[in-house]
Amino acid sequence: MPIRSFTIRVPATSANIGPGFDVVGLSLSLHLTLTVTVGAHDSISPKITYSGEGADEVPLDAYKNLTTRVALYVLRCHNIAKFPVGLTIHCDNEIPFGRGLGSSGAAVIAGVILGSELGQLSLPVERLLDFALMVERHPDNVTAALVGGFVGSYLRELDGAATEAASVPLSEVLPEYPPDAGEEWGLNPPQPPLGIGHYVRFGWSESIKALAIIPRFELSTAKARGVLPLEYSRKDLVFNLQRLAVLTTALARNPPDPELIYEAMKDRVHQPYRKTLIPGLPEVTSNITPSTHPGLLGICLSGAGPTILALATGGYEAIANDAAAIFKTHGIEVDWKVLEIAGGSIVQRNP
Ligand SMILES: Nc1ncnc2c1ncn2[C@@H]1O[C@H](COP(=O)(O)OP(=O)(O)OP(=O)(O)O)[C@@H](O)[C@H]1O
Ligand SMILES: N[C@@H](CCO)C(=O)O
Repeated sequence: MPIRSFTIRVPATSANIGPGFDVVGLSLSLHLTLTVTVGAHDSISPKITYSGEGADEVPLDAYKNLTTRVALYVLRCHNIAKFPVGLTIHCDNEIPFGRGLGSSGAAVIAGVILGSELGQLSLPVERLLDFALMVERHPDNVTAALVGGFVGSYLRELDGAATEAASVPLSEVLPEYPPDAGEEWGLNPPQPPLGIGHYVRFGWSESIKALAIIPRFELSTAKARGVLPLEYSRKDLVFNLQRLAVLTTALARNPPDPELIYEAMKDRVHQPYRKTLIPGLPEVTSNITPSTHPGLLGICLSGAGPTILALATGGYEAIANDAAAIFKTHGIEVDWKVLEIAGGSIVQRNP
């Protein structure tokens, strides 16, 4: 079999951007890069190596690693029961785990693209998104990681049969056990319904950069979703809807208006509940304002946290240092990075 090789590059993402809980996402210039070779050895066991963020904790067993499990799910849905012979994958990761920068969304998108490439399936973007949404069930991170930019998305209301197909437990989509020696998983995994997710890309003012202030502790998305209520008051929902409607256009305007954006990035749906898990969050978002910090446009929790996302046109160091000082009073150390808005996921097939 001839050797073939390709590279998959997927960006980090920040979800919510204040009021857009589970709705909006922004792709950022930190990447998960997979360098893949097929046919380089004659073993049926994929060889995975890993460098960068998460290298000390990520499983290197292809039946346990999130990216390769997702790829196998895509393959099994296309009547391909196993990885190709002689598969090697090197993952180089710049996206810190469990910080609200979309590491799991990037791993899932890398997995669906990997499955499509390994099976030579040529899946269109819409179908890649369907597969990703069977695994990560809120569309904000995965959509922005796949298509890039500042993106809004919704999940289509499905009919009864499709709802059932899309609601199967994650453990059936991605079995958590390796097949026994000499066995393979069956070829009857739950197929994603067609057209689960839909999205639109908003405009973005090129003058705006994203400052990520990253506390040195992990907070799993599952835990940060566990503190949210099941129901909200009409007042709080209207508060968020009003701001989100303004925000999606305000971030495309030149020059961006700090007063408008700062207010439009406030939230009453997730941040007030997550402050118990992120000491210092309310002080950071209320003490650092466009009038105290020229250049700042708005400030919020990035995804499920604990990272703080500040959108700004300058003054990055002062914003970061003052946020760091607030976190320090709570005993939390942070790192910070100024990031660009990134393009979407790309595959480069090597000659
Ligand atoms: N490159 C990767 N390869 C394999 N598994 C990964 C990779 N990146 C993340 N993961 C898995 O995802 C987990 C983190 O997911 P989680 O949803 O809790 O946080 P996050 O995606 O970083 O944050 P958020 O969803 O708020 O942006 C890691 O602990 C790890 O199990
Ligand atoms: N919208 C999601 C993003 C986390 O990945 C949340 O805030 O829980």
